[in-house]
Amino acid sequence: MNVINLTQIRLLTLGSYLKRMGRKNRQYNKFAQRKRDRKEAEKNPQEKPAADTRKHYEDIVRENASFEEYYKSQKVCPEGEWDTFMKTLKSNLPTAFRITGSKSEAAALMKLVQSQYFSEILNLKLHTDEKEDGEEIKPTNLPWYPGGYAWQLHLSRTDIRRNEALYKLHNFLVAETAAGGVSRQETVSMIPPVVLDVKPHHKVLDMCAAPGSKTAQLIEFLHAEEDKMPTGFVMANDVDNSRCYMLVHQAKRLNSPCILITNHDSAFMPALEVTDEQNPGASKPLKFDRILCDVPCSGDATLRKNPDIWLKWSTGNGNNLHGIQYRVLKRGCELLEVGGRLVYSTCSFNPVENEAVVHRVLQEAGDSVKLVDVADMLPGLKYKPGMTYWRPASKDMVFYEKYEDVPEKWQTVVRPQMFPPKPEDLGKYNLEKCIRILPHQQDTGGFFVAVFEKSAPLPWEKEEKPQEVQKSTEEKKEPPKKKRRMGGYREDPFVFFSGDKEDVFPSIKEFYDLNADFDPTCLLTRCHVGKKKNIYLVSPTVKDVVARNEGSIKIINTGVKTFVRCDNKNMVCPFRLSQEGLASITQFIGSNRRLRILRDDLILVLQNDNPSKPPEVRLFSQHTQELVQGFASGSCVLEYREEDESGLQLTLVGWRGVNSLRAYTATPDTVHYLRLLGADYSKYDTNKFKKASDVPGPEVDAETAETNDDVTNPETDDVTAPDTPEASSSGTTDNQNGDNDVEETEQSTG
Ligand SMILES: C[S@@+](CC[C@H](N)C(=O)[O-])C[C@H]1O[C@@H](n2cnc3c(N)ncnc32)[C@H](O)[C@@H]1O
Repeated sequence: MNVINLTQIRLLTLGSYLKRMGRKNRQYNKFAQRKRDRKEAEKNPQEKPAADTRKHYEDIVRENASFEEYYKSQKVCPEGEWDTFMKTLKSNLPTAFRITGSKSEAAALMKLVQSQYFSEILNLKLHTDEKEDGEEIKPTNLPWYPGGYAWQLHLSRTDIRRNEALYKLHNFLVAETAAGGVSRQETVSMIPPVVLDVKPHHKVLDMCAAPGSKTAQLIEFLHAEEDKMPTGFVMANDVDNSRCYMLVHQAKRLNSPCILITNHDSAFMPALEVTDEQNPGASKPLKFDRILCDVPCSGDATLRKNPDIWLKWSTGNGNNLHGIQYRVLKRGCELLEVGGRLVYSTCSFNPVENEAVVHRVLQEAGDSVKLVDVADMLPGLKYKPGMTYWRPASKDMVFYEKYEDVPEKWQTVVRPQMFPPKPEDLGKYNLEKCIRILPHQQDTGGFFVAVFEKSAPLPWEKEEKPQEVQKSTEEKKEPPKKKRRMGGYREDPFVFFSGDKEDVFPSIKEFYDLNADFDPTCLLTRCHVGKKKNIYLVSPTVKDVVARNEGSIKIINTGVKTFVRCDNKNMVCPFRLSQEGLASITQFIGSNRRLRILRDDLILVLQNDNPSKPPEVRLFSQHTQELVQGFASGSCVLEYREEDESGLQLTLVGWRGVNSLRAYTATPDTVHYLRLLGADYSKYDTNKFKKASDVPGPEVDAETAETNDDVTNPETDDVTAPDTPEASSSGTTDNQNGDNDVEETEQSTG
């Protein structure tokens, strides 16, 4: 239920209010929507289907004779396991999720999951279409996932959504997904980032990244050393402009200043440059240490989640995709640094999309790239080795041993490069080092993974001529040339601060007591002229990539929102902190703007859900009352450290009012923090199976909590120059650039 009261309407921008109303009143064309959903699902079969399509999925007959004939003939599964393989493929997919976030928060959440939500499931007897009464639904910890943070539940998404007994678990998954504490992701889809072995100093390229579940993992691994800004970065790319905004959304949840989202056909990913550390005045070609090539595919290994594939499966699908899969992988190998690692993956069983693509690239690359065995990185995972023999087939289901047998009319579809290596060459390629996961092996979807390492430049890679790519320092100082239009929407520019002298920086530096280590040239805005609204932060490495390549790559988004304009007359600096960027800037903020408060005080600010009545200072502990005495009003950092062995550390954006103190967090974050603190959050944890009239407290449930994005005034107790959305939101120029840069995502709940 999305209830908007009058105060809230006053505080919403007119634009966002109209957008809200428009959304509700817009004519809903069911058929057009279904078509759009189908198109989207085809682009990435790993994603969950849209609600409308799901209903229709239940009626699908899960059979396809050609599918069975093709894969039986290819021997993708041992004969003795075939019936179990097919039976599993026809059943719904179990839910899996990972616990994410900072180490101390993840550990606390993990404890809660095990002690509360899983213990509930253990004593449960579920009646579902597929499970017989009393069947075990015990959660499984995925033994190969680093830190033990990933779980598989023997329950489908529908089981969890439809069973009242599981409403708390469902609310937990929905709310924590919104808060970034949990990532719901299919088990097998978690594998490629794990075997890519990303470290904080790596330059990482995700070539086909949207919607970004694997990108999220890559970013998490990049930030493994929590207190340090990674020196590496993740460039997440997708050819589909609209899907790039899914990446923006994903990146926003992770609050990383080390991510860059680009929009290119990765088969033609442009060559980029970075500063040469050996010679800082010059540039050198950018090569990546880690590359993920999670290519578009037929998706037939996702049949459990996308049953409509049963209706349209044909050998043609795989044959048609082989070419683009090969081109993307080949370009990936070119962009890979010598000594670097690349992971190629698909959610298809088809050897034409898998081993044939791998074999084609290995053949061309000679000894410069090789497959590696990563069994030691996946303890406990059951899988089959890569195939060394297969027979490509034409759409009419005729199988061919060799290209010479292919009739002329099929020769443009069944290509010579799709055939397996000759038996005498098998030792050159080691295709058995590829990983094939079949659904019945551990009740998952199917998947294919191949891990490459590059030991030398590819035979066709030219020797780099440094003088061709070097730029003189003089050239670097020239104003940026007008940006070339790269197709799709035109993105707003990335305008970096010139340094200490940037007009708004001195007041920010002074108010937040920023220390000398902070580099203001890593701050940027998205407009050349006009009042700066939102200020973003990127890491020095990302700044270098953007500054050196802005004219040659289409950057959709970068930077984490760190300061937001907030013209409040009680605050001398016109910018408040943003929760999104807090983790990146907090180490530079001085003690003048930090308040280390006690657990009960933090709970008090978080439990306050009336923006016009923030908790008054007199209600806090003596400790906190003393701290805030003489503490200038305005934006600040609220810190909490658990004294026990858990070491839980929470850092939130707060607001010191003239007579009050509050947190300045979005609703899902508020619920997340209350949950971690073991405090009461029951008003956000309603049972949707109960009639609204039976439920006490505010009309908020976890489903709506994630979209409850109203803006409130941080300083209503002072009733002065309010921080109206007009004053603090992104306005016009900052808002068309894909950062969905709406102020509404942060809400004062304290
Ligand atoms: C299998 S999905 C990727 C899933 C993603 N890695 C994840 O884990 O969420 C394939 C993606 O490749 C994109 N794509 C297709 N052809 C591409 C190309 N030539 N260059 C870059 N991206 C491409 C599609 O738009 C789609 O988003």
